[in-house]
Amino acid sequence: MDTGGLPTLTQDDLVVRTLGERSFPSPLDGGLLERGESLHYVTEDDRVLVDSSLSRAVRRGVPVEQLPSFEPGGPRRTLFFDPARTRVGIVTCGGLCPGLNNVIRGLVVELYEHYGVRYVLGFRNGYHGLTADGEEPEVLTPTSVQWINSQGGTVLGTSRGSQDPAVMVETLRLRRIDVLFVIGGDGSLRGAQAIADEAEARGLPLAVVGVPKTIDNDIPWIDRSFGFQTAFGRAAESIRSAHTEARSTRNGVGLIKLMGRHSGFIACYATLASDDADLVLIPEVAMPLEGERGVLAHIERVLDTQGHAVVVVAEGAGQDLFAASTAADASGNAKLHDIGALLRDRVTAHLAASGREFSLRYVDPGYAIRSVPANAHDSVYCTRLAQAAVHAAMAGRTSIVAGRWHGRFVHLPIPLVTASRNQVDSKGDLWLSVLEATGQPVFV
Ligand SMILES: Nc1ncnc2c1ncn2[C@@H]1O[C@H](COP(=O)(O)OP(=O)(O)O)[C@@H](O)[C@H]1O
Ligand SMILES: O=P(O)(O)OC[C@H]1O[C@](O)(COP(=O)(O)O)[C@@H](O)[C@@H]1O
Ligand SMILES: [Mg+2]
Repeated sequence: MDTGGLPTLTQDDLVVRTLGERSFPSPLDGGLLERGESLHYVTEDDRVLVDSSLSRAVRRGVPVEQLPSFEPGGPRRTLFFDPARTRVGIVTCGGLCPGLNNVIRGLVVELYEHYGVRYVLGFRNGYHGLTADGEEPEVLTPTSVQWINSQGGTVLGTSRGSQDPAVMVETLRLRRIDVLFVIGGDGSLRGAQAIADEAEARGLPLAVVGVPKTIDNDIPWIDRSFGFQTAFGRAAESIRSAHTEARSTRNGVGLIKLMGRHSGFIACYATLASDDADLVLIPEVAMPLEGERGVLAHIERVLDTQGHAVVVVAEGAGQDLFAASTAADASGNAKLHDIGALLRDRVTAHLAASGREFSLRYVDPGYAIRSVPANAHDSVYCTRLAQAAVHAAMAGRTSIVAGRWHGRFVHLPIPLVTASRNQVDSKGDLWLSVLEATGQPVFV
């Protein structure tokens, strides 16, 4: 079927794996199980449509009941696991992101206080903690996690680097873990899928449920990832400071490098939040340095008209300006060339050659941004994602992540969210807003 450029999705892509029949009554209070239909909620046997516009739905060309749709999140009346006997593990993997501790706390509190689960282990240092060499896991209780949401980072530690799914499943089997929560990004979720597949192959009824973590906001099929709002808020402060520095000196140039390996969302949102930048460079849009419509000429023009300039660059931008490389980190993620340093050097050389007096300040606040505690909005979101993840796991859902789509909590199959990447659309309204806010040339 020609869907006119829409991602082709069938209901098969959206089927949620379940461990089997549910036979245990949920101990949740009746009030919590009384779910009604409202603007933000749907009943358990309803579905959440993938498409958010009429024209997209029409382009699918299928009867409405066959439109692609997600299973809704939320508590179920009957459970696959008997809470009193359920043993749970939690692991955080990959790069830091604001809100990791809020999710850990949310999982533990929901499991203990609402389901009556009494055994929760925190595996240490990412997937390494699931190997025979891993540090001893930590027993987590509502008391032990009571204050962790006020701290950035993850109390469990994290890591990159590959581990054998067979070894990890063996660790889980020996510890008699029934449910594993993985708080991680695309790499961690591929690992989670490998664990779920290995458990299924061995006939182990293990529920593997992810809470999608990405400071870059690059996981698809979720409205926004947790920690992202905190991150771009903090990044906006850095832009503001750089702006203050720049406009305090003659021909001051502030150059701020922000995270964003393949997706420039932090750069775009921080720019819009601060409204201070004159030029934003992201991985999704190629940027010529030279020429009338190039980066260097634009900076010169801004200095001529304004007396100072602020440039924001996402770390994944302009990689084509370097020699091709296959270098990768321990998890297999591409190691990036330092576009911030390249820009700093090229802008310095260009302005020096023009004979003008100038002062360029280069800041790279990346690690200072991703290690902060979650703001109020993200704290709420983390708690609610954690609650949705617990509801899904206790009902026997596996190989899924808990996400929010069109404002509703849903269950997303892991293969779906790892099959593609969320990126800034160079023809979309976000990038258009950035162009409007900065007045920069439209790079082709
Ligand atoms: N394709 C994969 N299959 C299994 N495990 C993976 C895969 N990619 C990454 N991992 C593991 O997931 C963990 C986190 O991955 P990483 O890419 O560093 O972070 P993130 O989850 O934030 O993307 C690492 O231990 C890594 O080895
Ligand atoms: O220096 P590290 O720890 O490898 O992390 C840097 C990378 O982490 C990121 O924040 C993304 O990390 P994840 O894939 O773990 O979410 C990138 O923007 C950045 O390139
Ligand atoms: Mg990743």
